[in-house]
Amino acid sequence: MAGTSNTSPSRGADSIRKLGEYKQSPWLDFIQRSYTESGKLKGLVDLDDLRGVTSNPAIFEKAIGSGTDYDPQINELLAKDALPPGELYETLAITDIRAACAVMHPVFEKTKKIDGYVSLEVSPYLAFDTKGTIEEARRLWKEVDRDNLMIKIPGTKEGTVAVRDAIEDGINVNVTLLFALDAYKAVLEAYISGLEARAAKGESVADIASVASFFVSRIDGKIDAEIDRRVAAGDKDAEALKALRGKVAIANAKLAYQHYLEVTKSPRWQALAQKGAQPQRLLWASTGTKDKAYSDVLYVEELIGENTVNTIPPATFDAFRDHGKIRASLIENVDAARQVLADAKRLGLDLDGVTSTLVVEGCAAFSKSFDTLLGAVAAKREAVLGKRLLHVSADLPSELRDIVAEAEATWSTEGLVRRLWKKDASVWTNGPEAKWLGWLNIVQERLAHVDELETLARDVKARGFSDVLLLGMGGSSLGPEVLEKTFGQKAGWPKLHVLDSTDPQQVSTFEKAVDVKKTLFIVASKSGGTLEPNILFAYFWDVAKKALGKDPGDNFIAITDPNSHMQDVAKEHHFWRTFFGDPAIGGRFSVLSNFGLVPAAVSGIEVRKFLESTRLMIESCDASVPAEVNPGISLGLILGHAAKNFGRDKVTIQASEGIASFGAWLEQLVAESTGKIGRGLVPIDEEELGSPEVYGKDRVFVDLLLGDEKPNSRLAALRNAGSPVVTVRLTDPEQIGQAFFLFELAIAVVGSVLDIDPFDQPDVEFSKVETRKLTSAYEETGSLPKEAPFAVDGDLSFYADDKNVAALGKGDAVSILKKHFARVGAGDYVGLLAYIERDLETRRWAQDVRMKLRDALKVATAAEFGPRFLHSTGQAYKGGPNSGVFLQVTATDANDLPVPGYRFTFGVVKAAQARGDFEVLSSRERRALRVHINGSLEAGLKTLADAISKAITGA
Ligand SMILES: O=C(CO)[C@@H](O)[C@H](O)[C@H](O)[C@H](O)COP(=O)(O)O
Ligand SMILES: O=C[C@H](O)COP(=O)(O)O
Repeated sequence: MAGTSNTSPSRGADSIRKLGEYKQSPWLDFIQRSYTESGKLKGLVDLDDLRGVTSNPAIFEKAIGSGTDYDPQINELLAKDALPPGELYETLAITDIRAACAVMHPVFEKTKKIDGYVSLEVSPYLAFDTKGTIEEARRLWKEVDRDNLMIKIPGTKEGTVAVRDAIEDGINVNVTLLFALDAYKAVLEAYISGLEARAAKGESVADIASVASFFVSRIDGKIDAEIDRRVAAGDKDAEALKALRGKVAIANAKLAYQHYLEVTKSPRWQALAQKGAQPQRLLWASTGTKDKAYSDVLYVEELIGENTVNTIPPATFDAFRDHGKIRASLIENVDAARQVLADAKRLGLDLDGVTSTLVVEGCAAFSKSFDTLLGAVAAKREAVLGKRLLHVSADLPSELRDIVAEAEATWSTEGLVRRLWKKDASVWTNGPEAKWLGWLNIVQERLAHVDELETLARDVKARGFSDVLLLGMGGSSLGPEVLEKTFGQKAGWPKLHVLDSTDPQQVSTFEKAVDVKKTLFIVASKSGGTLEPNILFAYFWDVAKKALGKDPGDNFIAITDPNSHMQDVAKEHHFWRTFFGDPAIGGRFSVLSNFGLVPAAVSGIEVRKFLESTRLMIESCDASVPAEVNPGISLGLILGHAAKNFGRDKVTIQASEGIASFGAWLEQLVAESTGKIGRGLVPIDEEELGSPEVYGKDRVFVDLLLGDEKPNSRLAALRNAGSPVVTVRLTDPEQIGQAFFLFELAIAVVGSVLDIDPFDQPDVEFSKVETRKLTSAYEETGSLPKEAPFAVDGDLSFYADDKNVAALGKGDAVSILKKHFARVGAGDYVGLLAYIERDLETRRWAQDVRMKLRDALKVATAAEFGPRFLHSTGQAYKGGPNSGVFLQVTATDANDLPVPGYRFTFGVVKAAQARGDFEVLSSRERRALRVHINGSLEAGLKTLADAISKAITGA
């Protein structure tokens, strides 16, 4: 620290000590841990008769944000509990304030509670929020719990209302950021009426202290600058203007003091004084000289008056001790001060404008300091937590980096991170978004009830199940699937299987994979009304009943939202347990709720540990963390602006083998959240990396790495070629929970950037409706409505709507496919949508075909299986940008399966889903072609792959 070298004070003619003789109290506008701990603060009390201490966000920014003073406490706190940055800061600040309160307490006692105070400011973010300010004032007052504490509240209109309430509560208040006489008058009025309210309730007014911090030097800073500007411009009043340099702020302060004197003489005040009330003293703040042309003790020497305080910054403190002169300056030349203000007005110097600007700027500057401070605390926290946190880094082209930096700054100045966490829908479209933000708090909520999940885990283990078969779609299945694939089967625990298909062959494969008698079935559906989990339930209920020879309710669990149809089903069928989701969380954001946690618990994942680890990331992203250092917000701004400003809307996901299944979950989150009203990001999962030549300029790469794994070397070339690359490195698979939250937040932010509601899925719903129409028709008539191919080539039949048929012609397979893919242009993507069993073979087939398409057409490709993708990427394909060219593949099922209780079969449902999907794609004017394989699937897939190859390469 630069000043207050009190070890060998050099005393001038009039030392700071003598201010007391003029009944002015010198306070120190500074706080720092080492300064208090080393005894220097106490030294000022002893040598200079220091009477108080003030802090503000800028002071704490300097104290905590730089240097290592606070590192030991940060380490100690984080070793106990991984506090979020906001709480961490507050704990550090409170420790400092309490320590300073202890040093100042003898002064407090000696002066009979007139002096000896230490001020702590409420969050600067609350400067225009009365309710928030009063709540925080009460909270900090209680938390710090020291009678010589003063809570600092800004003297904005909103703050002034809170001042009154705080005083009524008996809280000592320092009102800060006062520049204008009128604002000061309102604050004094608030103080008096707060005391009167106490008196009216019969409460004591004696032990309450308050100061009104009137800022000085900043006023001269602004007025002088205007004077200089006008003088330089050759103003006709140049000489008169120059005479006002360095005078206006002091004149303004003198008149504020006159108002104070008047009010304290008033009968209204006297009535309170009789009851022992202390006057609210004026405190001169911002008293360091900024203009080197002036005396370095100007704003101390000229403002000495009875019953006032001057909070002096360290350098000025030392200067005044050295050469300050004392006289009762404050009441001198009051008429001259009036004249200064009158002259200023006459000469067109807009003091009112300046003071109102200074309030706004002052609040903004404190918020900025607070941002920097919290950013520094967040960085220290991250360094201490090290590998306990996943790590995000981004390698961005400079144009994108600049736009992201600009967006981060806007998020900070507009308080968007806090608004998001406050569930303020104006972050998005001012639509229903606020109702869908339960995922922000679900981990803390689940942690509070984690014993329910631990009990379930114990019970499942005790019952000795061999398998758990989860039946669900999209948000209800993809999260559990990531857990299953990432953690594998834990020794001594049942194996988790996740079935999200209506393909009859796939249903049979799953049936065969489990030991039905020893299987726990989980029917997972948020809405409870989704077709697939309902018919899968009907099927497996029947299978289990047959195997067990009795109603198998004891082997079934439901996960659903309260009051859903599935809850009724579970009740009627006497399910073993029912777990509820949170209706304020949509499916794709539900993995950290019971939809992910119940499957996790029953398959032996230690849910408490998993949630604790996830909480670390949530706290890294919480409301207290400015956008610049908030990993979830930054990631969202990168992805959102890459798409919005640079057309890089294909989020290409690379993932380590150990966490490869994360991509399918992420696809749903990205596509369903953002792909709507013709905007959005298109996720591209599992596409192998190629060299830069096979890519357009529409990609962003997201590389998910595990442990110390090196990034794929091809990414370096892509980065050099100008593609943005974001790397998310997980120390171990357990951090997958952190990755879930990180991306949930990021994608919510993308919604804000793209100005969409990220929480609805209108086109998924539309497809569901279209499918329902078809299955209902089947229930009534026993068949699906007739349809005719527009072309047939061997075992391949082609279907499309008129518009697409017109573009494709009616030739053979190769010619149709050729025309279809010839429609693919730069920035487009190809979607292969296969309604067949999803197994190793078919996945290999699809992968092979998509890679050929990617390399030949040099566009992004997606290889998806129906009906699974309908609850995921299907939203973006229909509702997102019209840049997809789709090839839907259907096949005649070799073996079908009945759905108990229904006329239709699984095969019929799947066919209806494919047709519903296709109809919606067509109605959205997408370039879509359907090919149906008659006969052997294996042979048909081969014929199709060959035809595609020929169509795109001519070979
Ligand atoms: O408001 C109080 C004390 O109540 C002070 O801590 C106040 O914030 C500081 O004096 C000012 O922020 C310093 O302003 P400046 O010297 O940077 O213009
Ligand atoms: O992503 C959600 C799927 O559409 C499934 O919905 P659900 O959980 O309401 O059955």
